[in-house]
Amino acid sequence: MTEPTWTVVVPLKRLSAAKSRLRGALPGVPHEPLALALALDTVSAALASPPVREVLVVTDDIVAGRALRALGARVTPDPPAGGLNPAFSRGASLVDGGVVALTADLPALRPAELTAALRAAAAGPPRVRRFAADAPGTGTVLLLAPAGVPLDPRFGGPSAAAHAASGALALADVGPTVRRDVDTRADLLAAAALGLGRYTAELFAPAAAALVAADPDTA
Ligand SMILES: Nc1nc2c(ncn2[C@@H]2O[C@H](COP(=O)(O)OP(=O)(O)OP(=O)(O)O)[C@@H](O)[C@H]2O)c(=O)[nH]1
Ligand SMILES: C=C(OP(=O)(O)O)C(=O)O
Repeated sequence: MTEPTWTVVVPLKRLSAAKSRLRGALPGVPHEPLALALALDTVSAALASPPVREVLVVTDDIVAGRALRALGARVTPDPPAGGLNPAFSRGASLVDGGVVALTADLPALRPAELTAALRAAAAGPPRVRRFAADAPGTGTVLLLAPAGVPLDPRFGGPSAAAHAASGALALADVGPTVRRDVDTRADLLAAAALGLGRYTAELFAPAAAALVAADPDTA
């Protein structure tokens, strides 16, 4: 039997507004390149996962769109009214086959861990949405809908509970690099401990020494 393949839909806010809780997290590093680096590492890892046939980024950001296209992603604009769940739904509406909604803030994501999660979903109950909670367990980093099943995204706030309440089943044993979303400086340090992708690492490495000097507890 051939393995199911997936289109990964990744929403990305305009870089000037994205990751506001992370603003100033790295001394001397401007915010927009950092927000873009998180997305570049997320998308690079997704593109390197064998069951992923395409990555579709939903963004209105011209600079990010250009950089993500250069990596090999397809890029489409936000729907006119904007918003996170509408962006996911818009992406999903452009896709034939199975859809994986993935947030753009997973800079430690390893292709092998994403692949394992996709294979676990494919081996589980058919025609059921599956989700992976973020590291704290309250949010969602990944929501998957097999071909023919509506994505029905409920991201935002305590979305793990919202996805479970909507009938999606939690994936068990999802790898730590899938679950490690980055909203704050503490999250970025936790992602660095797992191993950052090359785009975020390039910005993180020079700033790390200054960070540790400012707060030795982060070492
Ligand atoms: N295209 C698009 N993406 C969005 C929108 N809102 C959030 N996202 C993306 O959804 C993902 C998860 O959102 P959050 O983790 O809350 O990120 P964020 O909104 O950039 O971060 P904060 O400003 O700190 O809340 C990130 O990849 C965001 O860029 C939106 O209206 N449109
Ligand atoms: C939008 C979400 O992310 P965060 O909690 O990272 O803002 C979510 O988990 O549904």
